[in-house]
Formats: sequence, structure tokens, C-alpha cells
Amino acid sequence: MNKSIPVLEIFGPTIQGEGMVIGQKTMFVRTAGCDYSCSWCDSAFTWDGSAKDDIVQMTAEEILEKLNLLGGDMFSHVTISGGNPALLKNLGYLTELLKSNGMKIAVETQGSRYQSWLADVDDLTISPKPPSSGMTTDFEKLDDIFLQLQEKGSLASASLKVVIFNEEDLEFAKKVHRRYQNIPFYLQTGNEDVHEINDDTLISKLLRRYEWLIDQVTADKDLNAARVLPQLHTLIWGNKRGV
Ligand SMILES: C[S@@+](CC[C@H](N)C(=O)[O-])C[C@H]1O[C@@H](n2cnc3c(N)ncnc32)[C@H](O)[C@@H]1O
Ligand SMILES: Nc1nc2[nH]cc(C(=O)O)c2c(=O)[nH]1
Ligand code: SF4
Ligand SMILES: [Mg+2]
Repeated sequence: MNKSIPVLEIFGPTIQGEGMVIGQKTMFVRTAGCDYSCSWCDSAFTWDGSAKDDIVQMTAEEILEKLNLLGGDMFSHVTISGGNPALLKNLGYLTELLKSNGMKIAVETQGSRYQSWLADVDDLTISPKPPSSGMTTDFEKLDDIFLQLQEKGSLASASLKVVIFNEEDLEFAKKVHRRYQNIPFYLQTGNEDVHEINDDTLISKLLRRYEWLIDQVTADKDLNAARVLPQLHTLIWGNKRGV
């Protein structure tokens, strides 16, 4: 089989620090390449060229082998993130292989591209980007993604997660929530300091930002069904990579 999946990191077991299955023990596979360039991206090395020499082209079998080498029998859940893994048409081989080996699959993507294999994912997080990112969401594309998931009977596996840095982001998030009212909706604290190396400084600021976000949500009747979360892994390990 051809070595067609560009991989930047494989790590774990760790816990999922974000979103719908926060706390779930999982392995991570991080693919290279993104069609966005968010101003605050905490994984910019996947697309800004700074780690281009670390990209390894792997087959699905090689990825499974590496997961087993690292995780042994201490995992049954694999999260595929990036970059944008939904750029990769042939990732379906990997999701099939992992599932046939008894693993559950989660995917993190921003909702700019659809791939048929997204319908086979157990925990699908779609994370449209708010104004602070500098990106513009194509809502027709996003509508189409949810439509395709619905047609395949996979809507129940999906959730929405919007990262919030300011009030304008919150307005954007409310628009998303209104448009897709039946999709579980998560708000996540934005990390403004992705290069901070002092964990105490970072964590106390993130906790203040989390409290601010909770205050906004509790005072807003349009957000009665929202779930508000921090990035748990950042509170534990700071900006460290590979955790
Ligand atoms: C690095 S992205 C990769 C997957 C996909 N490109 C996406 O953005 O959904 C994984 C998650 O991290 C979130 N994220 C990235 N930078 C962040 C930051 N500075 N603070 C909080 N969350 C961040 C993204 O919004 C996304 O939900
Ligand atoms: N522990 C942990 N949880 C995460 N949830 C989403 C992550 C990501 O970068 O996509 C991530 C990550 O990098 N680490
Ligand atoms: S879409 Fe995700 S990986 Fe791409 S730049 Fe934005 S946060 Fe980073
Ligand atoms: Mg991350």
C-alpha cells in the first residue's frame, strides 16, 4: 500500500482534553497540512512549514503498528487531529483498519471539507472558527457536511465546538448554535499564549478566561444548552507538545 498519510505526531495514551469526550483515554494521530491559518492556532507547526522535516508519510498499517508500539493494550480509542485531517481522502483506510481492530475513532476538524469516512467516526468534533481566528466560515459548506452526515445516519456522532477569545466570538458561536440546534454544542476557552513556557502564568490566566466564559454563558438565555469547557490538557501540561 502507498505511504499516503502525512503524519506529524503519534502520541499517547493520554486523555482527550477537549470537547464531547473530554477525559476519554485516547491515542492521538496528528496529520500535517491545513487549509486554514488561524491567528492563534496552537498547532501551527502542522501547516506553517516549521516542522516540515518531521512529516513522515505513512501507510495505515504503519500507523497502527506505531500506535500499538506506543500504547500496547492500554488503549481502545484513537483521536485523529491535525492540521485538518479532512483534507485527506484516503484516511478512510486508517479509520477502517482501526475500527476492525476494535478501536473507537474520534476526529477533530474545522468543518471546511467533507470526506465520506467522516460518517464512520464515533466522536466527530466540528470546530468552526470565530472572527478572532481571522478565518471565514463557509456556512453553505458546513450545511452540506451536516446534511451528508444526516443522510448516512451519522449525525448522532457529531458535536460542535467553538473556541472563544472575546465577545465577538461569542456572537459568532451563538449564530452557529442557532443554525444547528440539534447538534451538541461546546464552548472552549481560547489560549492566547500558545508560546508561554511558564505553566503557572499560563494556567492562572486560562482559569480566569474560563471563569469569564462561564459568566458569559450563565447570563445568556441563548446558551442554556451550551457546555462550557477548558482545554484540560493545557491546564495540566501547559503548552507542551505530544500530550
Ligand atoms: C489544532 S486543531 C486541529 C483540528 C482542526 N484543524 C480544527 O481546528 O478543528 C484542534 C482543536 O484545537 C483548537 N485550538 C487551536 N488553537 C487553540 C487555542 N489557541 N486555544 C484554544 N483552542 C485551540 C481548535 O479550535 C480545534 O478545536
Ligand atoms: N490531550 C490532548 N487533547 C486534545 N484535544 C484536541 C487536541 C488537538 O490538538 O487536536 C488535543 C491534544 O493535542 N492533546
Ligand atoms: S483550522 Fe485547526 S489546525 Fe488549522 S489553523 Fe485553525 S486551529 Fe490550526
Ligand atoms: Mg491541541
